[in-house]
Amino acid sequence: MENNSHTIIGKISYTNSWPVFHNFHPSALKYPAEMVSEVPAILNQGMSRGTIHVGALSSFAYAEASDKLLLLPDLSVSADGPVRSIFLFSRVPLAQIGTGTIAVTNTSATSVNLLKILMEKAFGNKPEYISANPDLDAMMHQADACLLIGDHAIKASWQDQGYIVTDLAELWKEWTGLGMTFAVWAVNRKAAKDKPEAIAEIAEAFAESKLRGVSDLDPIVLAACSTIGGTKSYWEGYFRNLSYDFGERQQKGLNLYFRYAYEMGLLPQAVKMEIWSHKLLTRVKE
Ligand SMILES: C=C(O[C@@H]1C=C(C(=O)O)C=C[C@H]1O)C(=O)O
Repeated sequence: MENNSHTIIGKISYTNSWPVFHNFHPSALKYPAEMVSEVPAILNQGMSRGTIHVGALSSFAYAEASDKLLLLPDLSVSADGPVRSIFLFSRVPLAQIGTGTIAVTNTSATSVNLLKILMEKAFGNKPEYISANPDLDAMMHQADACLLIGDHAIKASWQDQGYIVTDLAELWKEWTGLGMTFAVWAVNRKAAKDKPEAIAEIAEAFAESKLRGVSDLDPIVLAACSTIGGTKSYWEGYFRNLSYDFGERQQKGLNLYFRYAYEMGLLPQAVKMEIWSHKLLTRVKE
């Protein structure tokens, strides 16, 4: 029998995921559900502990907990080239950072590890990393460079800060020729087993919400302007540049990232992505 307890759904509080969430309303679901809106690091913890049952999280955190999670089909936050909201701010070019100190935002998992991969594999640099609250001035006070993501990165890039600004997804694309997936949607395996109908309803609602969101960005653009600032054309360009799909292209880029992360000891295990489906479990080919 279906377990009828509340399903807890995780929402990324950054604007980058709004096109998937804007038309997603937990109160309209037949099965009882509640949504929590948090920065990725908090959602990652909840998904790994099982206190959040389904929703968006850092792709790196999915990999860490892949024995407990299944991916929801065709949902992600990805970029095939510049992402425009994952920036390293530095006083000298990245290649020259050497053994300096980089302050990294404590809200991220994917981008922090992407930075480590790029620094070591692309530049042969081994800087010291310190985790910090996402505050450009405070971070630059204690480090040679800092990593910000999401709306913190966008707002800092609008400031007249005078640092060199490097887009990590652009660098990844230049270096590998592939796109990068920062967030995925996943479901707790036990929740998928205990309440298959509730999870199916949520998966379907996400798919529908994404379709509506990307085909009508206007309300999302207006909400971003009034919440974060910036112009309509800025946000239109920002959202259109991102991809919310998780097809073969995105999977190829993410598989390579997972391989490097495993090789560098950032991930404890090699990752085989498994995608939830209502009836059967499908394994993604590499
Ligand atoms: C595109 C972005 O991707 C985000 C980056 C994440 C990370 O680094 O762990 C997690 C979720 C994504 O929404 C962004 O924050 O700008």
